[in-house]
Amino acid sequence: MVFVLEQQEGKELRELEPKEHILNIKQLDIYYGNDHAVKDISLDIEKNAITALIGPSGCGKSTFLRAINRMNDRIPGARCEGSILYDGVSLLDKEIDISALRKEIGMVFQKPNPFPKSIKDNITHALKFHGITKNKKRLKERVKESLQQAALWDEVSDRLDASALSLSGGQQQRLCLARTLALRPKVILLDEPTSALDPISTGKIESLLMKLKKEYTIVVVTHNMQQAARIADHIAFFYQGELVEQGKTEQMFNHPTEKRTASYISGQFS
Ligand SMILES: Nc1ncnc2c1ncn2[C@@H]1O[C@H](COP(=O)(O)OP(=O)(O)OP(=O)(O)O)[C@@H](O)[C@H]1O
Repeated sequence: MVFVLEQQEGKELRELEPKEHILNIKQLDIYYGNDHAVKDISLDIEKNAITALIGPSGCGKSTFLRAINRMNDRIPGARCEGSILYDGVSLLDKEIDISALRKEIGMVFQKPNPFPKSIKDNITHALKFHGITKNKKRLKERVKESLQQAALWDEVSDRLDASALSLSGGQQQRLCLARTLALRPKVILLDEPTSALDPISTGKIESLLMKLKKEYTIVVVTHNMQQAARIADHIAFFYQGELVEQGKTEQMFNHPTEKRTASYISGQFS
């Protein structure tokens, strides 16, 4: 466990609250057939914080992210070695209940992918699927609660039965976030959640994530360095399948220890 030490004026170093890590990833290797996409990565993810995964295209960010809720299981030929502990539970165990895992560790993808159903049903579907409730009153409450959390309620409260596909891209992405939040997960994984959105919708998602981190742990893949600087508490820089460097955002942007990190962050390669 990491303890933060703070020098106070005229006082001795004192121990602050230990930072809690909800995920401990150790020596993770991921292969697609013979291709070694993620190489010996160890990374601890802090609870109630935003961790951004950055790095050039093809460096393994999405592959790494998908491993956390076992989405790579769906890819034929993909295999994972090493260990991912979530609150002490080994997520790579064969016996893990994948559906329960994905309820606790939800995911939002690059392209908004609402179901071709009504706005309301996009949320109730997940609640029914996971056997959370079929009670109409409770479903209604959860729909409102999750749409409010995703800052979408005011825009859609008068048309909950309209098709989700009638929403704008930015609204669809917030609906996808609401759908994930409705399950009350502990961790939210987001794979370039704003890359298909305009700056205003991007701003809305960013402010949302900053609010949500009080209750959730967030891991986000982004190509947008300004976004990483704005929202992330921690940054992990990937390059060619390896984790080159990780640390607090301020340190990574202002005092990276690796030359490759500095070059990437300053836009010398992408
Ligand atoms: N489904 C797949 N089948 C086979 N190889 C894959 C698959 N998905 C990714 N890869 C390979 O794994 C490596 C890492 O890809 P990944 O998508 O994780 O990188 P990334 O850093 O997220 O890239 P980008 O920023 O472009 O999304 C690449 O060489 C890619 O070709």
